[in-house]
Parts: sequence; C-alpha cells; structure tokens
Amino acid sequence: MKKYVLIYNPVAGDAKFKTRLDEVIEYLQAADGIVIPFRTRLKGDVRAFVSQSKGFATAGLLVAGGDGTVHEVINAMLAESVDVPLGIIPSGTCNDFASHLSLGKDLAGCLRAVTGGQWRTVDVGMVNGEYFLNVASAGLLTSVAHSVDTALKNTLGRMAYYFKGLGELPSFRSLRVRITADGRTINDDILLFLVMNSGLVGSFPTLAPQAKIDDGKLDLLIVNKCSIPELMGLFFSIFSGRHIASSHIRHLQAANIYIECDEPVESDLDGELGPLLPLAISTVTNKLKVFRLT
Ligand SMILES: Nc1ncnc2c1ncn2[C@@H]1O[C@H](COP(=O)(O)OP(=O)(O)OP(=O)(O)O)[C@@H](O)[C@H]1O
Repeated sequence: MKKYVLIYNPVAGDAKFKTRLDEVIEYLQAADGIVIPFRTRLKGDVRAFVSQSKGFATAGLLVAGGDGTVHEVINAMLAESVDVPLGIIPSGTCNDFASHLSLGKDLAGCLRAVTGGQWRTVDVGMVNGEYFLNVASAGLLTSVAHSVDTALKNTLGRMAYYFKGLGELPSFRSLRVRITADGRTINDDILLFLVMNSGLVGSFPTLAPQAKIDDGKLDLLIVNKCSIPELMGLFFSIFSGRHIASSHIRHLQAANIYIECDEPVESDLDGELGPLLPLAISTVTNKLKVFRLT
C-alpha cells in the first residue's frame, strides 16, 4: 500500500477544495494508496506536521492550496529533509508554479500525476535562509498577493489582486537599489523587481520566456522607473512577450543575486510576506522532487 499525506488549506482560492476530500481519498484508495489529511491553520503548523509524519509519507506528500501553501510545505520539507516527491493540487487564487507544471483545476489529472509515480527534480530559490519555489520580489504591486483580504480573494479571485494593484499605482515612488548578480553590478531607480524560477507570475505566462525550473538559474526582471502611461504600455506588451525588449526592462539570469536598498523595503516570497531588504538570493538544485504528468 502506498502511503501519502495531504496538507490542504481550507481557505485558499474559492475555499472549495475541502468539499472534495472524499474524491481524493477514493482516487488514492482505488490506486492502492492511503492518505492522512492535515488541515492548515496558522503559520508554522505545517512544519510540525511534516516533521511528525516523516516516517509515514513514504510514497509522497500532497499539497492542496495556492502558491502560499506550497511555499510553506516546501520550506517544511526542505528544513525537515523530507525526500519524497511533492504532488501539487492547485486550489489557490493564482497557482503559478502548478500552472507552469501544466497542473490545472482537474483534480483527477493532478491525482493521476501522483499515482503515476513519475517525478522530476526542480530548482528552488533561497533568500536569507528561507526557500521560495516560484518568485521573490519587492516594489510596486509585489505586496498585493500577501496584503489582499482572504474573504475578498475567496469571492473575487484574481480580480481582487488586480483592483488592489491598480489602487497602488498613483502613490508609488521608485526605489534606489544596488543589485549584484553573479558578479555584475546594477545601480538603478526601479519600480519593482522579480526573481523568478518558473517565469509564470501573477498568472502572466510570459514574464521571463527563457526561464526554466531546472537550469540552476533564476531570472531577474527589473522594471525601471517610468511614468504610469509607460507602465500601462509595458503591462499590455507582456501578453505578446515584447516587454523583454522594452527600454524600461532589464532581464538577466543568475544563480546568486544580492539586492540592497537604502530604505527598509518589504519583500514577497511566493505571495507571502518575506524578509526586509537586503536579500541574499541563491539557487538550490537537486533538493526538491515534484510529481509530473505522464
Ligand atoms: N485555516 C486557515 N485559516 C486562515 N488562513 C489560513 C488557513 N490556513 C492557511 N492560511 C493562510 O493562507 C495563506 C496561503 O494561501 P494560498 O496562497 O495558498 O492561497 P491563495 O492566496 O488563495 O492563492 P495564491 O497564493 O495562489 O494566489 C497563508 O498566508 C496561510 O497562513
């Protein structure tokens, strides 16, 4: 019998995943599996559960939630040296990393990836001692994911993010940053930066077209200071991938990135509140396995 644990966030996305637990149990049992479910509550309880369930979850660890829940789970797995594949059941608002893996809202499809037993190794990022799976960022729009009210997210979904983001535009000032990326130094007035693993962030699929989740590198995308009309133009050019060529954008790939700013700026890691700048970011390879579609 294959043994799994399932960590699920009851309030992620539209808060509906919890009504489908029976389907998950039925699917896994039909494939000779047994699962212990764990309902997330407060920050930190995931790590305690992962530590205690270590000897049980020999076939895999499953997570149902959004990018924030996956973030907590991978941090717990890596801190506790849990070396089993991770199965992602996307049920959050954006689910960027899962979308990059082509895991959609089809529950049976995600479970098929788990019971199929095929996995791949993916990179993770590390910033000031904490792991991130998809993105570390700071500046304009980057606090939106962790500052939007959960109830609003449950009802409006992604629109809640977009409304909140639009509200930030008129009052935002640029940040003076110094960035060192694999020995190259950049001094710029910027609106925001994103350090990406998959390149799929905020449901925009093409933010870093060259990004790969197993190349040992992270993709740094900087939006330099510009006017609101220029920013809006940039925003629309993302859909065609033309933003990369814009004079307001700087894009590079690096394995080690150090970002500092004169002000105490907050960062965001996978949609959760991250540490204040400065950020010492590096790529960690060959530490995390994820189930993949066959
Ligand atoms: N039982 C709970 N009640 C309230 N909040 C919870 C509970 N369990 C987890 N959380 C919080 O939910 C947040 C993570 O949500 P998650 O990011 O997975 O979903 P989302 O915000 O809907 O999706 P996404 O990040 O993909 O846009 C974390 O901040 C975590 O502390």
